Amino acid sequence: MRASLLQVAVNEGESVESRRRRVAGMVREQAGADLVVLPELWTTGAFAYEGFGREAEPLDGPTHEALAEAASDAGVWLHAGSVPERAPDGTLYNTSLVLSPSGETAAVYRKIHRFGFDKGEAVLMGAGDALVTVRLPHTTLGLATCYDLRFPELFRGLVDAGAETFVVPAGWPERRRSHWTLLARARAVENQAFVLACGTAGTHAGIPQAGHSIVVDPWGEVLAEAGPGEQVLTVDFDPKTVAGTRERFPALKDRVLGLDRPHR
Ligand SMILES: O=C(O)CCC(=O)C(=O)O
Repeated sequence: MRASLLQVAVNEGESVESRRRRVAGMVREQAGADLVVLPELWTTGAFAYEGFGREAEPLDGPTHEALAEAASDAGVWLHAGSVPERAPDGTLYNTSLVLSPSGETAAVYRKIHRFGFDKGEAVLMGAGDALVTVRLPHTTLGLATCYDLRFPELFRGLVDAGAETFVVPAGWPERRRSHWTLLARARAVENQAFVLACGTAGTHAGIPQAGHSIVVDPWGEVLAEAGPGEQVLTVDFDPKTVAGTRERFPALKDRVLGLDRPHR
């Protein structure tokens, strides 16, 4: 299976509309890949909070329209990263879409763990409450977004729902890059799954982005890692490795369930 992670540069000098056109063009260039992955909040920038309300769109908004066409032109599955979504009741969400090679919406994931503590996304957006997996011809994807990477119980839930390959779009800041790499490898090793983690490059709202998108195999080995700038990171991997690893080293079968609940 071939995946291309598009580590898009998100800088303030470029308008949302022009970035949308540019990214749709980058997706079209990935014909031949099985799966293309975009980062988190790449239209606005994950830290450009004032843009969330201004640029929020419904699920069938301009980003969906541009990317559904691009996915179908390229004939690829597309994890379209996330955009600020405005739900019919007015609530904003940090929402990811997965589009099929014919441009149909195959899955919608609203980020569960909002980042910012008492500001930014944590106060401006609502929280998703549903785990989402998507069956592709080669593997089952489990969806998570950026800060979700710090919450291993979410990934365990995705494994229980059948996930073999986690896709994690992000807008991770450079100052915590060591956490990004460590957590991506940890989620892969503990769940014996592939991790495709796609970040942004550039600087927005004064926050330099880490880049360094990364693909990790179920043994925790890094198959590919990007540099800091805009880059297409293409990797070939065999999703059957997941079943093989889980069979040869069956640690997941030794889980003791319920330890995350308070003692009685
Ligand atoms: O957890 C982190 O350090 C970064 C998270 C983040 O930037 C986000 O979720 O948007």
